[in-house]
Amino acid sequence: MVRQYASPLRALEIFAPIQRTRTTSVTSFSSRGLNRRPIVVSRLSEPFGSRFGNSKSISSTSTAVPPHLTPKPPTKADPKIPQIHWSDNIPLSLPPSLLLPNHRTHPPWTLTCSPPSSSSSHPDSLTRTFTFRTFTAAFRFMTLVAEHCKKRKHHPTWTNTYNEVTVTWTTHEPQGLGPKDVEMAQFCDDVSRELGERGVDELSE
Ligand SMILES: C[C@H](O)[C@H](O)[C@H]1CNC2=NC(N)=NC(=O)C2=N1
Repeated sequence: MVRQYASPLRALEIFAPIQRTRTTSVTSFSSRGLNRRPIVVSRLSEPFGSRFGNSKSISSTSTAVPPHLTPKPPTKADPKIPQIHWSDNIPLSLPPSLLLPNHRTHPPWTLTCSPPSSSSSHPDSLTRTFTFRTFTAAFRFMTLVAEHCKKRKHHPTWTNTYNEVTVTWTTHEPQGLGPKDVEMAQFCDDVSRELGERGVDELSE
């Protein structure tokens, strides 16, 4: 079963449980991934989790386990509460700009996550539809994003119909939502703004 949170407020409602269940993810991370390349979570602008005091850098260069990654006994997950499956079990701070954008300018990204008890293979992801004035602008958007994908070696699942482009970001290996998904979602927002994406108010006219 996969729940989609079309409403940003609904997505935010699930954040409190997500924050509380972080220790489970962290345990897995410390046993699997400390020697992986460093990922600096605080590079993401305006970390969403800063409200919860968890915007920290994770570096694999130190052999000591940072205090915030010290394994704790796993808490029993409530099977009814959806949790984000983070790629590599590394919890990230999601920038609020992705989930709570200005509705006059553009719609938010939809965060999709599966309940822990789910056997769904549907990966956690960020999805959003961009609407431009013309097909040419939509195609230009796809070209600019594609060029950045080549550089970052990270690629979207997307569809295009005339002036609309629907983009989904997820990480395949290790499966889940990862830092590049957040980075690329922000890149799409920036490029679409420069290309004059149609705002929500305009769309309802
Ligand atoms: C080897 C190469 O970096 C990987 O296969 C990349 C390619 N592009 C990708 N794109 C996306 N969206 N997720 C991935 O996990 C991914 N993996």
